[in-house]
Amino acid sequence: MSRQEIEGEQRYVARLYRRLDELREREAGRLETALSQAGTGHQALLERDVAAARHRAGISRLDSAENGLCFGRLDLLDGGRRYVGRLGIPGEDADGEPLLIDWRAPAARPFYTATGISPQGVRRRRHIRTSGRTVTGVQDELLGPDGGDGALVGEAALLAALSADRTGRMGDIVETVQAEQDRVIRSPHAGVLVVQGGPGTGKTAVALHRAAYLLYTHRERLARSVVLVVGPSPVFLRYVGEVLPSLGETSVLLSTVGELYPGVTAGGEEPPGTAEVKGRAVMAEVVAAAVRDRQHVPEGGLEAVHGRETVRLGRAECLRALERARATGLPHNRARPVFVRLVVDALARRVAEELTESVLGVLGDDGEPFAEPAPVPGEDLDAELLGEEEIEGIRRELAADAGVRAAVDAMWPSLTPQRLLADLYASPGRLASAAPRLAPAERALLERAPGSRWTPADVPLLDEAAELLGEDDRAARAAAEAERRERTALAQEALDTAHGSRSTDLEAGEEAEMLTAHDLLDAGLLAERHEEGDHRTPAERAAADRTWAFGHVVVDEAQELSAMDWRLLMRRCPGRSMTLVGDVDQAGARSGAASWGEALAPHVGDRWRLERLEVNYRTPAEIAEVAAGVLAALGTAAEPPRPVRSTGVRPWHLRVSPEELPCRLGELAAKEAVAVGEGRLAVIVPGARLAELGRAVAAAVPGAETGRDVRLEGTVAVLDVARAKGLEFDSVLLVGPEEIAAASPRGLNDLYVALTRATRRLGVVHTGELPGALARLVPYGEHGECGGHGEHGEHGGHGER
Ligand SMILES: Nc1ncnc2c1ncn2[C@@H]1O[C@H](COP(=O)(O)OP(=O)(O)OP(=O)(O)O)[C@@H](O)[C@H]1O
Repeated sequence: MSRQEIEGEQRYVARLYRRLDELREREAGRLETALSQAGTGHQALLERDVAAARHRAGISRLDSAENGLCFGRLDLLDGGRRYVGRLGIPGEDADGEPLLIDWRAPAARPFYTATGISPQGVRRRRHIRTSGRTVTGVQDELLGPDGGDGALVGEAALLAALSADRTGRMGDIVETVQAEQDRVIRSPHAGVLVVQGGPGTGKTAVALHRAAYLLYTHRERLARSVVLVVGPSPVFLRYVGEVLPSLGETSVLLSTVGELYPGVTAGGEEPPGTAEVKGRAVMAEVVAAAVRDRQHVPEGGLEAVHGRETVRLGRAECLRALERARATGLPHNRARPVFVRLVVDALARRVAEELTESVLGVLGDDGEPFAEPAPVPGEDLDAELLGEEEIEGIRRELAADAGVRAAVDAMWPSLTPQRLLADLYASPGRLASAAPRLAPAERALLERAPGSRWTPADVPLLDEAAELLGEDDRAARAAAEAERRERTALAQEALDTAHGSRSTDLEAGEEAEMLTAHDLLDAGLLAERHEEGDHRTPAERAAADRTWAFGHVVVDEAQELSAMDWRLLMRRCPGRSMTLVGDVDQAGARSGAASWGEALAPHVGDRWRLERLEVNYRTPAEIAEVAAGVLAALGTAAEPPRPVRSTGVRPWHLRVSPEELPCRLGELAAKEAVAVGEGRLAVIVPGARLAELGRAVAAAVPGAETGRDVRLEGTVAVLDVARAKGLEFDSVLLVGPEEIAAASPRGLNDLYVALTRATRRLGVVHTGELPGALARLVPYGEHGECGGHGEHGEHGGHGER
């Protein structure tokens, strides 16, 4: 590329940065002015908050675009030209063309999808490389009749991105999104979209970019209702955690399913078999039965000491009250007052009746009332002696009586989800009653001492219980609703004032992208945030609220979810606007999905749409070939995804004796750590040997991370397959493939996951026979260290397979 071309782009890019600085300064000035506004009272504070929130969001969006602000240019057949970048920048002239188009805007789409066959009005696509604010290179693709019809868009830029050292944190891919990925990213917001793709097909990257796209396109709705992104583990969430902020998006909550029950930290561990039973759909019935079992009338009915008397209510009457309370259809804790009221009423009438009988002396010689039909609670049997007022007095007395309360509690206790589950797990008798459809051995897996730590598989059960138990919060809710209405009215006034007086000079042109208060906030949100002392962001509020309805839910590694996890997530997304990405062939959890149809049928029937990703961006051809052997052994019909490059380095295997394994592994890890240079190495080991082999590696490679809470901050991490899920590393040393494959019914799937984490190098260390599925590995020493670290060059070419 000529020097002149680069200088030309440098001038344009410099102009963009000048404009960016101006916009930033202007926003900062406006923020300062807004914050210095004197004024007291609710209205003034609201106005100030609206303005400050708008300017802060504007500044943070501008800041996030600092690196790689502009990365592309489209030269159009009609002579027009568009620059594409991380956000839209309006021109200096309010009515003129935008200087930069947001990658998510419709006008930027041909940058990702135009081809020689379908040029979409584009003559040339240019990738602009920058370092800081300096242009370091440009690459052109000519479209139209004379070229540019490769299957990959911007192939050189893509391969450079794929071959770069990994950093331990996933980066965004806005510069090199491929056409098949763009289709998924821009798929309509409504409904359930499933994205199936093999390892390394960019599912995670696509899911996160789709979240950013939806936030851009439906800003008003989603900034308030928040997008939930669910991942398989905390280490995975850390790995992907910078992608959305780097795209300027913060109205997002990243969480594992195990973190979705506010107030519960599910840090406990349990055998996979226990987690599997807890994840089964039948557990919804078990929890429901456990709740019903707590609504219980003893054989003798109710008997309580009231003052110096013993009061009694027959079992039949208690049961009638119980059935009537159940018939309300209210959750347990909210139906409880109905039950209490019915029982106390019946009891009061019984007491009144006995009082009347004793006063009138209508008792027979044997001390029993005459054999008349038994009084029916609720009917007017309160003898003439006692009026309604006196009976109400008795009712109040009984209701306040500790003995009566204890007796009623025993029949219909007020329960928290935690108490319900802890009591259930602690009692084989309760388990037998609530879970007759589980085999005794399966029920035994659920038994647990009270006070044990909650595990991730408990969370959907707690959530299920919370739904069935409910809270008796009627009074609090009515008061909160009245208050909310008042706040919303005030906030709407404030927003209208702010919107009416906003500056329009940043909004020139179709692509103008500066946020206004109305983009960011609506009256409801502002009113909520204005509650006394509550200045949390929508994402923070969502994290603290079990009943939050998210505007869109993205689930990564969705094949891992159990039937009970799905129930929880569907509750969090009543609008069923969801993106579910995963690969059924990578399902390792025993309770994971065997097929998408099976997982989704109970919730959306067949109302979901499927997209497939078929290109493998992560693993080079040499490693992909080995993984394909394992996929074939899995016996699935799935085709392995097609790799886009090769490295010339063959994956190897080395057999060592069990005794020498720790020591040899340390040596090999130290050697690989050198080979990856600035990149990252994962040592993936069988779960049962994580601690032992983690120590061995840490002894040989100082700073190697291991244990339960790996942060991926150093060069080397020792992980089991569950923790490696979704991650990637320049090099992977896989230990004990035979043990991993044999460890669970989904062991081969785990092996497939482990093999596909590497972007460049793979070595397998084993102590037993090498599984047949790995026959394509070459013996250690014959793997061709050509180039060692940095051997990125040659690529297989997308079309060659
Ligand atoms: N268009 C692209 N441009 C640049 N890099 C890409 C592109 N698509 C994917 N990648 C990179 O390929 C790697 C694999 O992507 P990702 O982790 O999203 O795959 P995945 O399908 O989620 O894999 P797995 O199922 O194995 O977890 C990542 O480093 C990602 O950044």
